[in-house]
Amino acid sequence: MLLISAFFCFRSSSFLFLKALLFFVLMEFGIPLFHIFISFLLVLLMAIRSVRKSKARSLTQRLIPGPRKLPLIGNLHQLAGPTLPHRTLRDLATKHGTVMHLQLGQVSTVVISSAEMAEEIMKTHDIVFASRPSLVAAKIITYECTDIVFSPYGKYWRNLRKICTSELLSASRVASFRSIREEEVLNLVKTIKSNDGLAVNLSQKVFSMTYGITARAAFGKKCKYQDSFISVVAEQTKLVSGFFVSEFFPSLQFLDVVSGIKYRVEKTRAEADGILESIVNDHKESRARGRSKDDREDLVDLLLRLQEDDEFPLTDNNVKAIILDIFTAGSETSASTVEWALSEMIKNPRVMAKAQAEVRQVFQGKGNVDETGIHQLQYLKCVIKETLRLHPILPLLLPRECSKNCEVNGFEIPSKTRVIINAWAIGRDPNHWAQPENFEPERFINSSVDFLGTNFEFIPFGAGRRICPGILFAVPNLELPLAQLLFHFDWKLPKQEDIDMTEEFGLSVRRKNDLVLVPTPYHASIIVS
Ligand code: HEM
Repeated sequence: MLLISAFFCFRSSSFLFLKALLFFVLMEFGIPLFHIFISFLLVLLMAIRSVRKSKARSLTQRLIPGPRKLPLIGNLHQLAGPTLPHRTLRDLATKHGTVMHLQLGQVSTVVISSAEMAEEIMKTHDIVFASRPSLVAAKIITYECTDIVFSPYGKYWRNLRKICTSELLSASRVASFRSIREEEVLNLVKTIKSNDGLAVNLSQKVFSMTYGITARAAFGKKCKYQDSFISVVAEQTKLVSGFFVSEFFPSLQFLDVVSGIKYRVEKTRAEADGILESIVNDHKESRARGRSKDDREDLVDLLLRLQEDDEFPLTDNNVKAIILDIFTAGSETSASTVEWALSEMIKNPRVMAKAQAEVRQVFQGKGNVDETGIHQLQYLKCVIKETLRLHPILPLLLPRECSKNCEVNGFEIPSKTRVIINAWAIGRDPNHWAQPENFEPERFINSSVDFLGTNFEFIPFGAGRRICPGILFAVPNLELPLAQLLFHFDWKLPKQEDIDMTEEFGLSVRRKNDLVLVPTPYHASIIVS
């Protein structure tokens, strides 16, 4: 009897199991027949519930097509190969459909791979899919998901987005950071010039520049520990994209401890925490000293003021989580996009020559690029769009979670299902793009297709309520460095070889190997090192 109870209770709540167990014990100790009858009924009821539930589950899975599942691991083995997930998922979707069900261990997942279905999720049913699943590593790193990226949909998340937008990411705030951008990009140009035409590791230099811009705009000054912070964040990114058993088998969390991965994430969290703490403390001290009226209140000051005024409940850890978000989301994404744009132009010299001719023609008289004339660089804007189409930095966007059962285009998606949108596959869909694998910025000339979240065939920044709030901040961080690098230098590879375009999967997809190029200064450049 105990075994039967246990068997049927396995999938239902442990509370009911205890009840069944209790009846069993009563029975064993000579309790009246009435109780035996009740116990039997209880077990029967639970058995029916369990069978119904699993029937409902398999009905959904049958409705949404997907590859065959293996016992226990489901489709995990299909993602385990050397091919990067966005590519594997596109190949699977080609066979199984643009709405595809995968069972990743214990996690029921739906993968969306067409513009039409993405619109269903991020526009028609956006509110149902506006939350994020709680991921183990993200929870540790982002102080229990109290940042913007991973916080669940709701009032706290809405307030954070509002604060960051008004203080940092709005058009007027972004315009006010113009001198910071121009200075940091000019420093980049000067460092490259001082290298006397030797090969330059552009990946490192561009990363350092975007970190500099973000730190100065958001936190008032560059972070003292910028280099160690960059390496901690890089390590965190690697770990988050690594294999956490409990991400797919929530009931086996202890294996993260046994494998040591939890310890490694906690260690990097502690390292990052030390740096974030010092940023917060520096701001607290300067607030306590009193600021001069010329001092600009930056994002951290604003968050601390809100904390003091009790306007909006924020702990120090919440403030740290937001700083971390802005630092990583704000810098890594822009730097990677600049890297990919340069790589594509090296691979396609025709495009490089055309973009270079444009920028040199517009800024010829000035001998340097500033932001006043940058709106005239129409071809460069197309180069950036084409780069984001072929290399969306978050090819699978960020995962969403279905908050209640929802019918999408005839498919029933149950509550708690994880939803992944393959923006990379959508950007290469031959139904929307001619010769989708080719790098052809011209496709965007005279086209109204933009990345602002209304053209679902082109969603490198996502769409809907969870769309990237940093688009306005990001665009000048792409345009100005690219324009300056194209204006002041001609570029080539150190050796006569094909450019390596291998991708590395992390939180974002960047080049696997650093981009190293040889610069030749342009004669009309007026910048001296
Ligand atoms: C080329 C640059 C960038 C790209 C390609 C990019 C892309 C994205 C994408 C795809 C998402 C997920 C959207 C979704 O789930 O639908 C996202 C979210 C986010 N991005 Fe960006 N991003 C960039 C730059 C920035 C910058 C500069 C900032 C801030 C300074 C930023 C802050 C954020 C934040 C806070 C979120 C989370 C939004 C939320 O969950 O509500 N991003 N970004």
